[in-house]
Parts: sequence; structure tokens; C-alpha cells
Amino acid sequence: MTTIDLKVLDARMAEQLPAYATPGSAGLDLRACLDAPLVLEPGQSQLIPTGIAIHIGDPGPAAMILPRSGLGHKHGIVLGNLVGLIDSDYQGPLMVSCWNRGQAAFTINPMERIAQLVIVPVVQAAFRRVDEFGASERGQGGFGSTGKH
Ligand SMILES: O=c1ccn([C@H]2C[C@H](O)[C@@H](COP(=O)(O)OP(=O)(O)OP(=O)(O)O)O2)c(=O)[nH]1
Ligand SMILES: [Mg+2]
Repeated sequence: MTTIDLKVLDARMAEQLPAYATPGSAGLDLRACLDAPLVLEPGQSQLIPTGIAIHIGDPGPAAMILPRSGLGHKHGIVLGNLVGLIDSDYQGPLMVSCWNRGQAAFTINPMERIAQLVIVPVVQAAFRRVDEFGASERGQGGFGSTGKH
């Protein structure tokens, strides 16, 4: 288990800090720290505060914000940026871009769970400039190039 510094920016979040719902959960649900219900019309997106900030402080891990499957599949509520990537040196408020890609208006209620945070390992790479790559089985083949006879 990795420990990450967290600031409570909205007092309501003090009672419900992000926590894994089950021992095997990969994601921690993020809540909409709204003062009033927010109606997202079809096609509309809105940046919503989560009431917390995190500082990972180590380039090894990063955090990703992903949609919740139920909201995305049943109601078309996904992320305006598709995936949110939280840098290890970011210290500002965690924000969720909610996008209603569906056909009907959807109301987000205060403190509703709107997305999930996943902590992932990151490899930072240095690039070594070369003129030729060593041979590989795939070479330059891509975009459906495999499995053809
Ligand atoms: O869904 C998101 C995505 C990003 N962030 C924060 C954390 C992240 O570290 C920072 C910058 O995000 P990103 O690098 O994806 O955005 P950018 O458009 O490249 O902005 P910047 O120039 O600040 O890097 O914004 C969020 O709070 N929520
Ligand atoms: Mg950036």
C-alpha cells in the first residue's frame, strides 16, 4: 500500500475520504462537491470540484481519473477529457470534467460519486536518439497488420 498526502478542501469530505469499497477494488470513488444539484444537458460538460487535493510527490506513481461504469453506460455520464491524468507534482484541487454524452439531461446531486481515481505505476523514460532500430518481429507493421495471410 502506498501512502499519498491528501488535503480536505471541502469540510464535507472529511467524513468520507476516498476509500476502496472492497479489498480488491482498483478505484476510489470521487464525489461531486456541489452546493446544489447540477443539471447536465446532453452534450454539455462541466468541471466539478471533488473537495480534495492530493500530492503524490514521487514520479513513480500517478493517478488517473476514470468514469464510473454505471454512470457511463446507463446515463452517458463520462469525462470531458476521456481520462484525467494527475501528475505527481500537482497540488491543486482534484477536478472532474463531467460530460453528458447521452441523449437526456442528467442531474448530478451534491456529494454523488461521479468518477473514480486509480493510482498507477509510471515509468519516466529518457530518449536516446538513433538512426536505425534493432530488428523486431513486427517492424513497422501496425493498424491491423497482424493475422493476415
Ligand atoms: O481530470 C483531471 C485532469 C487533470 N487535473 C489536474 C491534475 C494534473 O496534474 C493537472 C494538469 O493536467 P494535464 O497535464 O492533463 O492538463 P494540461 O492541459 O496539459 O495542463 P498543464 O499545462 O497544466 O499540464 O490538472 C485534474 O484535476 N483533473
Ligand atoms: Mg500537462
